[in-house]
Amino acid sequence: MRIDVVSIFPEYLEGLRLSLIGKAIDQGLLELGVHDLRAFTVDRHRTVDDTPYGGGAGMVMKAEPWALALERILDAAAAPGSLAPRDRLGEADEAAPADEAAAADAETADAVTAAGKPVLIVPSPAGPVFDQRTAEELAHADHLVFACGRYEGIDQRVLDWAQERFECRPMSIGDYVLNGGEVASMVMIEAVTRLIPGVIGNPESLAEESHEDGLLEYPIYTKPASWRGHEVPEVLLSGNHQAIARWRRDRRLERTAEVRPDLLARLDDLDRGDREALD
Ligand SMILES: N#Cc1c(-c2ccc3ccn(Cc4ccc(CN5CCCC5)cc4)c3c2)n[nH]c1N
Repeated sequence: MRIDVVSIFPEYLEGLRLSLIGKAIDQGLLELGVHDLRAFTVDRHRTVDDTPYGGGAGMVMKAEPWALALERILDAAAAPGSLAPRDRLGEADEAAPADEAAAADAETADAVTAAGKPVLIVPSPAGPVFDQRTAEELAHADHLVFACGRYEGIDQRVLDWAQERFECRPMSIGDYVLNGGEVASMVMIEAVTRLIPGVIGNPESLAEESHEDGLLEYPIYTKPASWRGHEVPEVLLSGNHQAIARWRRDRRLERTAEVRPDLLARLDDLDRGDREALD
């Protein structure tokens, strides 16, 4: 999978370089390009925003820099690749505009497959809420492009223009308001990329996670068995795998019923044992 992120704060995305995602990049499981939107501005002041038509508070991100940035990413995606994929985190804000655009061209060209339109994800408080199902769907994409807005958002005509060139997906990460799309993009990138085979060391650990099958996860414990008067549940020390599996399933049902009854309502495959655990 290839991921490109466009932002006026490319350094925000540095965190993606750490831990498992950084390792996946080093292993070639993932290519990541981060691009400074200001490198695609067309004036000496590198202007990315202006006042909203119709009045109102705040500023709106201008369309042209976004179109130029997205066109570069698209053109590079369509061109035959030659250079090895490189993670360019942290370089975006150092390159001069011409170098940055050309670098985006060359860097993005190298790995993006021709198959399928890139998916353009536009974080927005007005988007449908991103969830594990969305993460699983996006994990199958060849190329994800994240457009990180700031101010009051991006001129709507960018999304209208992008419709023919991308599969456009406005997306919210929850019912609260952030200051921009960078944190939301990192949340979605982490949730998606951890599902790519090989990124998480032990794929079994994906099996019983919260939301994987509609239930929250069970409580977890590690040594010591007795800690400050708090004991590990006996069943987990029993070695009885069937009893442990039942206990864990029961705890997942109880926790989901208590914390997220809305999720439980969606489940239609509860068996008799499940219903007994909930009574
Ligand atoms: N994902 C996600 C998000 C975001 C998010 C994502 C991207 C951007 C780009 C800019 N902002 C800030 C902002 C601030 C106020 C408003 C409302 N205004 C009223 C009149 C016109 C807009 C719109 C955006 C963003 C916020 N917030 N919460 C989520 N779950």
